[in-house]
Amino acid sequence: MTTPATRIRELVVTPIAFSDPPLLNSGGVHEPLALRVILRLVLEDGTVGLGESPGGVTRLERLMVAAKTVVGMDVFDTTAVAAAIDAALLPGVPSSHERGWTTSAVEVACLDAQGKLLGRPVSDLLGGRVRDSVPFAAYLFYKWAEHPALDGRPAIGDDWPEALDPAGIVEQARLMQQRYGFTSFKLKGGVFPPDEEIAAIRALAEAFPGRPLRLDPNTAWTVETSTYVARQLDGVLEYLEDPTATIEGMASVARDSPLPLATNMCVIAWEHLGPAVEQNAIQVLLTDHHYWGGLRRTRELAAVCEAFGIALSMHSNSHLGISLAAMTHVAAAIPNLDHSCDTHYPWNSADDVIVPGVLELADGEVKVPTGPGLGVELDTDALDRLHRRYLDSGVRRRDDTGYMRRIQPDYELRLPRW
Ligand SMILES: O=C([O-])[C@@H](O)[C@@H](O)[C@H](O)[C@@H](O)C(=O)[O-]
Ligand SMILES: [Mg+2]
Repeated sequence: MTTPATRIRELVVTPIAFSDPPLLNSGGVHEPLALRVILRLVLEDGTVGLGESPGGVTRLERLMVAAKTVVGMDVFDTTAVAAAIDAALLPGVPSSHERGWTTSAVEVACLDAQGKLLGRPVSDLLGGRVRDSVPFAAYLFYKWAEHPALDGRPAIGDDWPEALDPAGIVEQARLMQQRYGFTSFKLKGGVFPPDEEIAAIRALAEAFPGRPLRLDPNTAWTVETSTYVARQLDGVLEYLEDPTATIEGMASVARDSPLPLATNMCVIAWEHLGPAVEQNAIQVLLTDHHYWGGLRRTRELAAVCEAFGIALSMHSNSHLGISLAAMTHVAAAIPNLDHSCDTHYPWNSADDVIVPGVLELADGEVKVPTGPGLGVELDTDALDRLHRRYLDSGVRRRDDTGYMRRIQPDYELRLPRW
Protein backbone atom coordinates (compact mmCIF):
# COMPACT_ATOMS: atom_id res chain seq x y z
CA MET A 1 0.00 0.00 0.00
CA THR A 2 1.37 3.46 -0.84
CA THR A 3 1.47 6.17 1.80
CA PRO A 4 -0.88 9.09 1.02
CA ALA A 5 1.01 12.22 -0.01
CA THR A 6 -1.03 14.28 2.49
CA ARG A 7 0.18 12.26 5.50
CA ILE A 8 2.29 14.19 8.04
CA ARG A 9 5.81 12.79 8.04
CA GLU A 10 7.38 15.12 10.60
CA LEU A 11 6.86 18.31 12.58
CA VAL A 12 10.16 20.14 13.02
CA VAL A 13 10.14 22.49 16.03
CA THR A 14 12.81 25.23 16.13
CA PRO A 15 13.11 27.75 18.99
CA ILE A 16 14.56 31.14 18.03
CA ALA A 17 15.57 34.41 19.69
CA PHE A 18 15.41 37.82 18.00
CA SER A 19 16.12 41.46 18.91
CA ASP A 20 13.55 43.44 20.85
CA PRO A 21 13.84 47.09 21.98
CA PRO A 22 13.37 48.16 25.63
CA LEU A 23 9.58 48.55 25.50
CA LEU A 24 7.90 49.38 28.82
CA ASN A 25 4.65 47.94 30.12
CA SER A 26 2.79 47.42 33.39
CA GLY A 27 4.95 44.39 34.19
CA GLY A 28 8.43 45.81 33.49
CA VAL A 29 10.39 46.08 30.28
CA HIS A 30 11.08 43.88 27.26
CA GLU A 31 14.45 42.07 27.33
CA PRO A 32 16.95 42.46 24.45
CA LEU A 33 15.82 39.11 23.06
CA ALA A 34 12.28 37.89 22.45
CA LEU A 35 11.49 34.20 21.91
CA ARG A 36 9.36 32.43 19.29
CA VAL A 37 9.17 28.90 17.94
CA ILE A 38 9.06 28.15 14.20
CA LEU A 39 7.24 25.04 12.98
CA ARG A 40 7.88 23.14 9.77
CA LEU A 41 5.25 20.49 9.10
CA VAL A 42 6.62 18.11 6.49
CA LEU A 43 4.25 15.92 4.45
CA GLU A 44 5.10 12.61 2.77
CA ASP A 45 5.31 14.35 -0.62
CA GLY A 46 7.82 16.89 0.77
CA THR A 47 5.37 19.81 1.06
CA VAL A 48 6.26 21.99 4.07
CA GLY A 49 3.71 24.01 6.08
CA LEU A 50 4.96 26.86 8.29
CA GLY A 51 3.77 27.93 11.72
CA GLU A 52 4.95 30.36 14.40
CA SER A 53 4.26 30.20 18.12
CA PRO A 54 5.21 32.34 21.09
CA GLY A 55 8.34 30.94 22.70
CA GLY A 56 9.51 29.97 26.15
CA VAL A 57 10.46 26.59 27.47
CA THR A 58 6.93 25.54 28.50
CA ARG A 59 5.42 26.25 25.08
CA LEU A 60 8.39 24.57 23.43
CA GLU A 61 7.92 21.37 25.46
CA ARG A 62 4.23 21.28 24.54
CA LEU A 63 5.06 21.73 20.85
CA MET A 64 7.45 18.78 21.15
CA VAL A 65 4.52 16.69 22.47
CA ALA A 66 2.46 17.88 19.48
CA ALA A 67 5.31 16.93 17.13
CA LYS A 68 5.15 13.32 18.32
CA THR A 69 1.34 13.27 18.23
CA VAL A 70 0.72 14.41 14.65
CA VAL A 71 3.03 12.04 12.78
CA GLY A 72 0.99 9.81 10.47
CA MET A 73 -2.16 11.99 10.56
CA ASP A 74 -3.66 13.53 7.43
CA VAL A 75 -2.95 17.25 6.99
CA PHE A 76 -6.56 17.90 5.94
CA ASP A 77 -7.87 16.40 9.23
CA THR A 78 -7.23 19.60 11.17
CA THR A 79 -10.08 18.94 13.62
CA ALA A 80 -8.67 15.51 14.45
CA VAL A 81 -5.12 16.90 14.62
CA ALA A 82 -6.24 19.53 17.17
CA ALA A 83 -8.20 16.94 19.17
CA ALA A 84 -5.23 14.57 19.27
CA ILE A 85 -2.86 17.30 20.49
CA ASP A 86 -5.44 18.47 23.01
CA ALA A 87 -5.84 14.96 24.40
CA ALA A 88 -2.06 14.44 24.57
CA LEU A 89 -1.62 17.70 26.53
CA LEU A 90 -4.69 17.44 28.77
CA PRO A 91 -3.23 15.40 31.66
CA GLY A 92 -0.59 18.04 32.40
CA VAL A 93 -2.26 21.16 31.01
CA PRO A 94 -5.80 21.58 32.40
CA SER A 95 -6.37 25.07 30.95
CA SER A 96 -8.04 25.04 27.52
CA HIS A 97 -6.50 28.47 26.86
CA GLU A 98 -3.02 27.08 27.49
CA ARG A 99 -3.60 24.04 25.26
CA GLY A 100 -4.91 26.43 22.60
CA TRP A 101 -1.45 27.97 22.07
CA THR A 102 -0.14 24.61 20.86
CA THR A 103 -3.06 23.45 18.73
CA SER A 104 -3.24 26.89 17.07
CA ALA A 105 0.37 26.93 15.89
CA VAL A 106 0.03 23.45 14.38
CA GLU A 107 -3.26 24.34 12.68
CA VAL A 108 -1.60 27.26 10.89
CA ALA A 109 1.15 24.95 9.62
CA CYS A 110 -1.52 22.48 8.40
CA LEU A 111 -3.40 25.24 6.57
CA ASP A 112 -0.19 26.51 4.96
CA ALA A 113 0.54 22.98 3.71
CA GLN A 114 -3.06 22.50 2.51
CA GLY A 115 -2.90 25.76 0.58
CA LYS A 116 0.38 24.74 -1.02
CA LEU A 117 -1.10 21.38 -2.08
CA LEU A 118 -4.16 23.06 -3.57
CA GLY A 119 -2.37 26.10 -5.01
CA ARG A 120 -4.72 28.42 -3.06
CA PRO A 121 -4.06 31.08 -0.40
CA VAL A 122 -5.02 30.31 3.20
CA SER A 123 -7.68 33.04 3.08
CA ASP A 124 -9.49 30.89 0.47
CA LEU A 125 -9.50 27.97 2.90
CA LEU A 126 -11.23 30.25 5.42
CA GLY A 127 -14.08 31.15 3.11
CA GLY A 128 -12.35 33.64 0.88
CA ARG A 129 -11.10 37.15 1.52
CA VAL A 130 -13.58 39.97 1.99
CA ARG A 131 -10.80 42.58 1.75
CA ASP A 132 -7.58 42.70 -0.28
CA SER A 133 -5.55 44.37 2.46
CA VAL A 134 -5.81 44.39 6.24
CA PRO A 135 -5.48 47.59 8.30
CA PHE A 136 -3.07 47.62 11.25
CA ALA A 137 -2.60 50.19 14.03
CA ALA A 138 0.74 51.69 15.07
CA TYR A 139 1.62 50.07 18.40
CA LEU A 140 3.22 52.85 20.48
CA PHE A 141 5.28 52.07 23.57
CA TYR A 142 7.00 54.12 26.20
CA LYS A 143 10.62 53.12 25.73
CA TRP A 144 14.17 53.82 26.76
CA ALA A 145 16.69 55.03 24.18
CA GLU A 146 18.62 51.77 24.58
CA HIS A 147 18.97 48.64 26.67
CA PRO A 148 21.41 49.85 29.33
CA ALA A 149 24.83 48.23 29.74
CA LEU A 150 24.41 45.31 32.15
CA ASP A 151 26.66 42.66 33.72
CA GLY A 152 29.55 43.41 31.36
CA ARG A 153 27.33 43.56 28.28
CA PRO A 154 27.45 46.91 26.40
CA ALA A 155 24.32 49.01 25.87
CA ILE A 156 22.15 47.95 22.91
CA GLY A 157 20.61 50.72 20.81
CA ASP A 158 17.88 50.65 18.14
CA ASP A 159 16.47 53.04 15.59
CA TRP A 160 13.60 54.36 17.72
CA PRO A 161 14.33 57.31 20.06
CA GLU A 162 13.50 57.40 23.75
CA ALA A 163 9.78 57.98 24.45
CA LEU A 164 8.99 58.72 28.09
CA ASP A 165 6.54 61.63 27.88
CA PRO A 166 3.76 62.94 25.60
CA ALA A 167 6.23 64.65 23.21
CA GLY A 168 8.25 61.42 22.88
CA ILE A 169 5.10 59.41 22.17
CA VAL A 170 3.95 61.88 19.50
CA GLU A 171 7.41 61.72 17.91
CA GLN A 172 7.26 57.91 17.89
CA ALA A 173 3.78 58.05 16.33
CA ARG A 174 5.08 60.37 13.59
CA LEU A 175 7.93 57.98 12.85
CA MET A 176 5.50 55.05 12.75
CA GLN A 177 3.37 57.04 10.32
CA GLN A 178 6.35 58.03 8.14
CA ARG A 179 7.81 54.53 8.01
CA TYR A 180 4.59 52.49 7.67
CA GLY A 181 1.75 54.91 6.92
CA PHE A 182 -0.33 53.99 9.98
CA THR A 183 -3.55 55.92 10.40
CA SER A 184 -4.62 54.63 13.82
CA PHE A 185 -2.60 54.41 17.02
CA LYS A 186 -2.53 52.31 20.17
CA LEU A 187 -0.54 53.34 23.23
CA LYS A 188 0.69 50.68 25.63
CA GLY A 189 0.06 52.29 29.01
CA GLY A 190 0.24 51.19 32.63
CA VAL A 191 3.75 52.63 32.88
CA PHE A 192 3.28 56.15 34.26
CA PRO A 193 0.59 57.63 36.55
CA PRO A 194 -2.74 57.76 34.66
CA ASP A 195 -2.79 61.55 34.27
CA GLU A 196 0.52 61.39 32.36
CA GLU A 197 -0.90 58.77 30.02
CA ILE A 198 -4.10 60.80 29.57
CA ALA A 199 -1.83 63.73 28.58
CA ALA A 200 -0.04 61.52 26.03
CA ILE A 201 -3.36 60.49 24.47
CA ARG A 202 -4.49 64.12 24.34
CA ALA A 203 -1.22 65.05 22.63
CA LEU A 204 -1.79 62.29 20.06
CA ALA A 205 -5.35 63.51 19.47
CA GLU A 206 -4.02 66.99 18.83
CA ALA A 207 -1.24 65.78 16.53
CA PHE A 208 -3.47 63.36 14.57
CA PRO A 209 -6.97 64.89 14.59
CA GLY A 210 -9.78 62.45 13.88
CA ARG A 211 -7.51 59.37 13.91
CA PRO A 212 -8.65 56.35 15.96
CA LEU A 213 -6.72 56.08 19.27
CA ARG A 214 -6.60 53.38 21.96
CA LEU A 215 -4.95 53.00 25.35
CA ASP A 216 -4.05 49.65 26.98
CA PRO A 217 -2.58 49.68 30.53
CA ASN A 218 -2.75 45.86 30.92
CA THR A 219 -4.81 45.95 34.16
CA ALA A 220 -2.63 48.53 35.94
CA TRP A 221 -5.66 50.36 37.34
CA THR A 222 -8.39 49.85 39.94
CA VAL A 223 -12.05 50.03 38.92
CA GLU A 224 -12.20 53.63 40.24
CA THR A 225 -9.11 54.75 38.32
CA SER A 226 -10.37 53.03 35.16
CA THR A 227 -13.69 54.85 35.39
CA TYR A 228 -11.88 58.16 35.95
CA VAL A 229 -9.68 57.66 32.85
CA ALA A 230 -12.66 56.55 30.75
CA ARG A 231 -14.50 59.75 31.65
CA GLN A 232 -11.44 61.90 30.95
CA LEU A 233 -10.96 60.35 27.52
CA ASP A 234 -14.60 60.17 26.45
CA GLY A 235 -14.77 61.27 22.82
CA VAL A 236 -10.98 60.90 22.43
CA LEU A 237 -10.46 57.10 22.43
CA GLU A 238 -12.20 54.59 20.17
CA TYR A 239 -11.87 52.10 23.05
CA LEU A 240 -10.11 51.54 26.36
CA GLU A 241 -8.36 48.18 26.57
CA ASP A 242 -8.01 46.09 29.75
CA PRO A 243 -7.94 49.00 32.22
CA THR A 244 -8.61 46.60 35.09
CA ALA A 245 -8.48 42.86 35.80
CA THR A 246 -11.20 40.16 35.57
CA ILE A 247 -14.60 40.01 33.87
CA GLU A 248 -16.24 41.28 37.08
CA GLY A 249 -13.86 44.24 37.31
CA MET A 250 -14.38 45.15 33.66
CA ALA A 251 -18.17 44.84 34.14
CA SER A 252 -18.00 47.31 37.05
CA VAL A 253 -16.07 49.79 34.89
CA ALA A 254 -18.40 49.22 31.93
CA ARG A 255 -21.43 50.23 34.02
CA ASP A 256 -20.04 53.75 34.45
CA SER A 257 -17.80 54.11 31.40
CA PRO A 258 -18.84 56.28 28.47
CA LEU A 259 -16.21 54.42 26.38
CA PRO A 260 -16.36 50.91 24.92
CA LEU A 261 -14.08 48.49 26.83
CA ALA A 262 -11.89 46.00 25.00
CA THR A 263 -9.93 42.96 26.17
CA ASN A 264 -7.30 40.44 25.29
CA MET A 265 -6.84 39.52 28.96
CA CYS A 266 -10.12 38.62 30.68
CA VAL A 267 -11.82 36.84 27.76
CA ILE A 268 -9.23 34.44 26.41
CA ALA A 269 -11.09 31.12 26.17
CA TRP A 270 -14.50 29.96 24.99
CA GLU A 271 -15.77 29.46 28.54
CA HIS A 272 -15.21 33.17 29.30
CA LEU A 273 -17.63 34.36 26.63
CA GLY A 274 -20.85 33.44 28.50
CA PRO A 275 -19.99 35.36 31.70
CA ALA A 276 -18.62 38.33 29.74
CA VAL A 277 -21.83 38.61 27.71
CA GLU A 278 -24.08 38.11 30.77
CA GLN A 279 -22.27 40.87 32.65
CA ASN A 280 -21.83 43.14 29.62
CA ALA A 281 -18.15 43.35 30.61
CA ILE A 282 -16.71 44.08 27.16
CA GLN A 283 -17.79 45.78 23.98
CA VAL A 284 -14.72 44.86 21.89
CA LEU A 285 -12.80 41.57 21.78
CA LEU A 286 -9.22 41.49 20.59
CA THR A 287 -9.00 38.04 19.11
CA ASP A 288 -5.70 36.23 18.65
CA HIS A 289 -5.44 33.06 16.57
CA HIS A 290 -2.36 32.04 18.60
CA TYR A 291 -4.59 31.05 21.52
CA TRP A 292 -8.16 30.87 20.23
CA GLY A 293 -7.51 27.52 18.49
CA GLY A 294 -6.16 28.73 15.15
CA LEU A 295 -7.50 30.50 12.10
CA ARG A 296 -10.73 28.56 11.60
CA ARG A 297 -11.70 28.91 15.27
CA THR A 298 -10.95 32.65 15.05
CA ARG A 299 -13.37 32.87 12.14
CA GLU A 300 -15.96 31.08 14.31
CA LEU A 301 -15.22 33.40 17.22
CA ALA A 302 -15.96 36.34 14.95
CA ALA A 303 -19.41 34.88 14.27
CA VAL A 304 -20.07 34.48 18.01
CA CYS A 305 -19.05 38.10 18.58
CA GLU A 306 -21.36 39.19 15.79
CA ALA A 307 -24.24 37.31 17.44
CA PHE A 308 -23.72 39.14 20.74
CA GLY A 309 -22.96 42.59 19.33
CA ILE A 310 -19.31 42.50 20.42
CA ALA A 311 -17.02 44.38 18.05
CA LEU A 312 -13.82 42.72 16.84
CA SER A 313 -10.19 43.81 16.88
CA MET A 314 -6.97 41.78 16.93
CA HIS A 315 -4.25 41.34 19.55
CA SER A 316 -0.51 41.00 18.98
CA ASN A 317 2.61 40.15 20.90
CA SER A 318 6.23 40.35 19.71
CA HIS A 319 6.15 38.29 16.50
CA LEU A 320 7.69 37.69 13.08
CA GLY A 321 6.41 37.30 9.53
CA ILE A 322 4.80 33.86 9.64
CA SER A 323 2.48 35.10 12.37
CA LEU A 324 1.86 38.35 10.47
CA ALA A 325 0.89 36.34 7.39
CA ALA A 326 -1.49 34.16 9.42
CA MET A 327 -3.05 37.24 11.10
CA THR A 328 -3.48 38.88 7.70
CA HIS A 329 -5.19 35.86 6.12
CA VAL A 330 -7.67 35.39 8.93
CA ALA A 331 -8.39 39.12 9.23
CA ALA A 332 -9.02 39.18 5.47
CA ALA A 333 -11.61 36.43 5.84
CA ILE A 334 -13.57 38.00 8.72
CA PRO A 335 -16.41 40.25 7.52
CA ASN A 336 -16.98 41.88 10.93
CA LEU A 337 -13.45 43.09 11.62
CA ASP A 338 -14.43 46.41 13.16
CA HIS A 339 -11.06 47.89 14.11
CA SER A 340 -7.55 47.86 12.71
CA CYS A 341 -5.41 45.02 14.07
CA ASP A 342 -2.55 45.36 16.54
CA THR A 343 0.93 44.35 15.45
CA HIS A 344 4.36 44.46 17.10
CA TYR A 345 5.95 43.79 13.68
CA PRO A 346 7.69 47.19 13.24
CA TRP A 347 9.60 46.54 16.50
CA ASN A 348 10.89 43.15 15.36
CA SER A 349 10.79 42.93 11.56
CA ALA A 350 14.55 43.56 11.11
CA ASP A 351 15.18 40.01 12.38
CA ASP A 352 12.59 38.11 10.35
CA VAL A 353 12.71 34.44 9.30
CA ILE A 354 10.86 34.95 6.03
CA VAL A 355 12.25 36.06 2.69
CA PRO A 356 11.46 39.79 2.32
CA GLY A 357 9.20 41.16 -0.38
CA VAL A 358 5.75 39.59 0.06
CA LEU A 359 4.57 41.01 3.36
CA GLU A 360 4.93 44.79 3.45
CA LEU A 361 3.41 47.16 5.98
CA ALA A 362 2.61 50.22 3.85
CA ASP A 363 -0.15 52.82 4.16
CA GLY A 364 -0.95 51.18 7.51
CA GLU A 365 -2.00 47.98 5.76
CA VAL A 366 -0.70 44.60 4.70
CA LYS A 367 -1.82 43.27 1.32
CA VAL A 368 -3.21 39.77 1.66
CA PRO A 369 -0.72 37.35 0.08
CA THR A 370 -2.24 35.61 -2.94
CA GLY A 371 0.33 32.83 -3.38
CA PRO A 372 -0.32 29.27 -2.21
CA GLY A 373 -0.73 28.74 1.56
CA LEU A 374 0.39 31.62 3.76
CA GLY A 375 2.26 32.94 0.71
CA VAL A 376 5.55 33.45 2.55
CA GLU A 377 8.86 31.66 2.14
CA LEU A 378 11.16 30.60 4.97
CA ASP A 379 14.67 32.08 4.96
CA THR A 380 16.52 29.03 6.29
CA ASP A 381 19.79 30.95 6.85
CA ALA A 382 17.93 33.45 9.02
CA LEU A 383 16.25 30.59 10.88
CA ASP A 384 19.62 28.93 11.58
CA ARG A 385 21.10 32.24 12.75
CA LEU A 386 18.20 32.99 15.12
CA HIS A 387 18.21 29.41 16.41
CA ARG A 388 21.93 29.71 17.21
CA ARG A 389 21.16 32.95 18.98
CA TYR A 390 18.56 31.13 21.05
CA LEU A 391 21.03 28.38 21.97
CA ASP A 392 23.84 30.82 22.82
CA SER A 393 21.71 33.33 24.74
CA GLY A 394 20.51 31.08 27.55
CA VAL A 395 17.20 33.03 27.57
CA ARG A 396 14.43 30.48 28.05
CA ARG A 397 11.35 32.48 29.08
CA ARG A 398 9.98 36.01 28.88
CA ASP A 399 10.63 37.89 32.12
CA ASP A 400 9.84 41.61 31.83
CA THR A 401 9.71 42.04 35.62
CA GLY A 402 12.96 40.20 36.37
CA TYR A 403 14.79 42.19 33.70
CA MET A 404 13.45 45.48 35.08
CA ARG A 405 14.66 44.49 38.57
CA ARG A 406 18.16 43.88 37.29
CA ILE A 407 18.19 47.49 36.07
CA GLN A 408 16.11 49.08 38.86
CA PRO A 409 16.51 46.81 41.91
CA ASP A 410 13.70 48.55 43.85
CA TYR A 411 11.14 47.90 41.06
CA GLU A 412 8.02 46.21 42.40
CA LEU A 413 5.34 44.53 40.31
CA ARG A 414 1.98 45.84 41.54
CA LEU A 415 -1.29 45.24 39.69
CA PRO A 416 -3.28 47.34 40.07
CA ARG A 417 -0.64 50.01 40.65
CA TRP A 418 -2.94 53.03 40.52
O1 LIG B 1 4.49 43.32 24.62
C1 LIG B 1 3.91 43.89 25.51
O2 LIG B 1 4.50 44.50 26.40
C2 LIG B 1 2.42 43.86 25.50
O3 LIG B 1 1.89 44.36 26.67
C3 LIG B 1 1.94 42.45 25.29
O4 LIG B 1 2.53 41.61 26.22
C4 LIG B 1 0.46 42.32 25.40
O5 LIG B 1 0.13 40.98 25.31
C5 LIG B 1 -0.34 42.95 24.33
O6 LIG B 1 0.35 43.67 23.44
C6 LIG B 1 -1.64 43.59 24.76
O7 LIG B 1 -2.33 44.15 23.95
O8 LIG B 1 -2.03 43.47 25.93
MG1 LIG C 1 -3.98 44.37 25.31
